[in-house]
Order: sequence, then C-alpha cells, then structure tokens
Amino acid sequence: MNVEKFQESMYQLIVETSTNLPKDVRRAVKKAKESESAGTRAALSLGTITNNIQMADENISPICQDTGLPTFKIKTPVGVNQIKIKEAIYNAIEQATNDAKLRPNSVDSLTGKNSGNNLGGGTPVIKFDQWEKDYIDVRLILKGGGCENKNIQYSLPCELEGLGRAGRDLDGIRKCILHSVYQAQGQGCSAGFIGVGIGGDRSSGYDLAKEQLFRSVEDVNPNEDLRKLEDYIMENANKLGIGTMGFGGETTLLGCKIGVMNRIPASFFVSVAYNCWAFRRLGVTVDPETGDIQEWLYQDGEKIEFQNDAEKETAAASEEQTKVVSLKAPITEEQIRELKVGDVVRIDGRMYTGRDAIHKYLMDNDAPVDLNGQVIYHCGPVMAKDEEGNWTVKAAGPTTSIREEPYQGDIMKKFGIRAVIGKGGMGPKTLAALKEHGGVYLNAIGGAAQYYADCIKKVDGVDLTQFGIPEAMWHLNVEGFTAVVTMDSHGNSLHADVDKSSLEKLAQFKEPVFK
Ligand SMILES: O=C(O)C[C@H](O)C(=O)O
Ligand code: SF4
Repeated sequence: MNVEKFQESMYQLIVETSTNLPKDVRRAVKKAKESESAGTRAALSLGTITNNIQMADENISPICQDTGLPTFKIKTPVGVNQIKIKEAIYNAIEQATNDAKLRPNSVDSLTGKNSGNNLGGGTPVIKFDQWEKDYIDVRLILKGGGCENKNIQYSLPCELEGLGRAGRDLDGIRKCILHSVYQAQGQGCSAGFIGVGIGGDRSSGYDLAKEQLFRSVEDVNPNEDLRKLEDYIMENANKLGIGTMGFGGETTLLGCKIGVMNRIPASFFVSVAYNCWAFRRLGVTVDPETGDIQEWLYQDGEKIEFQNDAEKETAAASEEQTKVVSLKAPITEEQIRELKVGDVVRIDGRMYTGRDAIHKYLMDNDAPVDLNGQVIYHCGPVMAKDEEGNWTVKAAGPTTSIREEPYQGDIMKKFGIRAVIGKGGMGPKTLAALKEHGGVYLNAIGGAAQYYADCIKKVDGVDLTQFGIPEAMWHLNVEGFTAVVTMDSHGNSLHADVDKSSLEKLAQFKEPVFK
C-alpha cells in the first residue's frame, strides 16, 4: 500500500469531518429550523447554528471547538497491514492538530498534562474489523465531551422520574429512551441525535449504542419492532419541549437509531449515546493499493448550503420582542440587577476564558488578573500562532457550564465576577449566588464555534498555560458577542423552568405503549 497517500487520505477525512457537516445531518438541521416559528429563541439559535455550519465550511475551520475523542472504525480486506494504517492515522491526526483543524484534546488523566498533539494512551480510538471486500472502509466520528457526558446506561428493571417502573421488555426500553432525552436537557447541545444499544454488557452495550451513530440519519431499521420504536421516539421525544440548547421549542431530537444484541440472563442494559447537533461523522472507502479515496460516505443527495441569515433573525427578534442590552467590563452590580431572563446581551471589550482547571485553581489561589466586574467565558478554544507569534482564535464556542457548579458561586463572590457565559445552564447553588452577589448567567449557542470566533477581534494575553490550550485563561477582546440571559440575579432560571415543564410532559408517556 502507498502509505503516504493513505495518510493524506486520512488527513482529508479528518479535516472534512471537523469542518463540514455531512449531507444527512444538514437535512435534519434544516428540517428542525423549518419547524420553529420565526422570532422565537429556538429559531434564533438555529439561525446561529446554520450560520456557523456555513462559516466552518467556508473557513475550513472546526464546526465546534471540541474535537472530542476521535474514533475510527475501519474494515480492511484480509492481508492489509493494520499496523501501517494506525501509524498513518496517528501522523494525520498530529498534522491536523498542528494545522488547527483539531484542538489538542488528549489529557493525561493523572497529571492533567495535555499531550498537545491528540496522541496518547487510548487516543485516538481505532477499531478494526476484517471483511471479504476488496477495499478499505474508514469511518470517523468526532463526538464532543458535552454530549458524551450526557450518555446514560439503564439497568432494567428500574424506576424512572416521571415514567415510573421500566420493566424488562420493549415498553421498559421505550421509557428509558424517552428518559435519556429528558435528562440530557440542553446540556449536550440539543437538538441531538441518539444511538441506543439494547442488551450486551456495560461496555458492549455502549459500543452498540455508539455503533448506531454510524448509521445514516435517514436509514430504515430492518427490525420491525425497532423501526416502530425509532418512529415512536422521534415523534414523542419532540413533544418534551426542551428545544434547541434547552431554550424550549419544537425540535429536541434530530435522529434516533436503535440496535439490539443478546444479553445474559441476569443483565438487561439499555445504553444511550447522545450526540449534539454538531454531528461530525464521515467516512470514505479507500483503495488498498494506491491509498486513494474512492468514495465519500453519508454524502448522497444535494448538499444543503445554509444562508448567512443569522443576523437578520437577530435583528428581527430584537425589534419584535427582545430587549438587547450592551455590556462592557467592568460591569456594576446595578447593571446586572437590571437584567432579566430572556434579555439578549451584547458584549464588547474584555472577557476571560475559564473552565474546569481554572475554576478548581481559583478556589485555592489568587487570580492572575483583577476579575472584579469582569466576564468569565466557559470556553476551551482552538488556537493558532501566526507568523509573528501572535495567537489567533480558530474556534471558540461555549463549554457545558454545569461542571463548574461546585465552584462557580464561590468564585464569583471571591473575585467580584459579574457575568459568566457558557451553555446548558447551572444549578441551584449558582442561582443562589447570582441572587446574593449580583451576578448573571448568559447562555451562548453551544457548538457555534466559528460564529463566536468571529466576534473575538484580538487575543490580548494568556495566563495559566500550564493547563494546556483549552484550559488556559485567554484574555479576549470581543465585539458584538451575543448571548441570552437564562439565569438572573432575581432567582429566575430558564433551565429550571424547562426542566420542570419537560418532566411534566414526560409523565404523559407513563402508560404502556408496546405490549
Ligand atoms: O470541551 C469543550 O469545548 C466543550 C464540550 O464539548 C462541551 O460540550 O462541554
Ligand atoms: S460544545 Fe456542544 S456542539 Fe460542541 S462538542 Fe460539545 S456538545 Fe457538541
């Protein structure tokens, strides 16, 4: 095999997967957008999402900043050297990371050190199978951390909030799947896709669930029972009203694929792999002699090009019913107290990134900068250095805020921080601190990494680089960075409201459907 050529083909697959959503996913997103009424928060968010998809494609830059754990599934003809394939993939991954098409995302679990090149123990994941065909089939998924954290595994029988007992039968499985969508709320960047694995053990069940994410969004399940269940879930999960980013709305789920395998008598697992709207999975077939790509997979039909219409929608929303408030740090307590859930905020000037490592650090250490009146952005960007050695931001969407729940309130009070931006919302501890201290939580659109990168006009500095690129404290200068107030200083939380109302809606699915 021509290994150099194969490596080049893998590089193309990686870049394409990271920057260009496949056609089947684009169709699902378009359908969701059409289902929302103009001017609603859901429509506005979907406008930002489709705008972002278009920008990533045009800029050949990551759709979302989170590379996830790159996972390859490969089928090779008998006799193909799999060791050489692995090496070529490692090289291609390293090259794509150097070119800022991927974020350095592989972290030593004990020391916290980022390897810097996306290589390391267990990274990337490469799974091989042999087959009798005469070509190589390589599929790649870049599934981010926020949606990965919303995967869930049920052991039947069990009791489920809202739904009651789920037994060891098709109806119990139905309840688990509905519950999995409810529990994800907006935190995995809904609207999402789910892969479900019925049976197996704890690890093979999850593998089966993830395997379903490699099915085309539009395929039809050959198993009649599962086909019915998939249709049922698509229809009814979308009645939960969680909507895009958990803001409420018509579309919560974009796809549901279910697979089944045998189990052992004592175990009955239902495993659900949740994938955000930024469903980055592609595939190619490759000639085993030349290493050339023969065909791209998931690319049947017309490619939907999204119009750059997000600005129009923002303007329409602001004229009709939404209040848009301009903020620039340092922000006063009075300014914060004026904000209410639902207001749209436009930020100009300075903000600092801070996520997991920094929140933990700030509990016990001083901040490297004065954070009084400042804005913290939960974000781990993709960064590149230009020829003069200046940092530029290549992708910079929000990360899931709930991980900072144990720290956020204390840190805001300790340093006088007035606003935090993230996605998915935060919990009661933070809500109480916002009220006491005078703070606000702003929800940005998860995955819209190009859209926000475009708002960042300059990188003014960086601290705490020992935590690696995604976890360092970047000093960003932004213009027109827009986000929605979803938790205010008066005790209101849109996230708590949507959680409550979707739990009530979930309860309407309590009665048996599949007997
Ligand atoms: O690590 C990230 O940048 C974000 C992550 O994908 C998330 O959804 O929280
Ligand atoms: S930030 Fe959202 S869109 Fe990006 S990987 Fe995480 S869950 Fe997916």
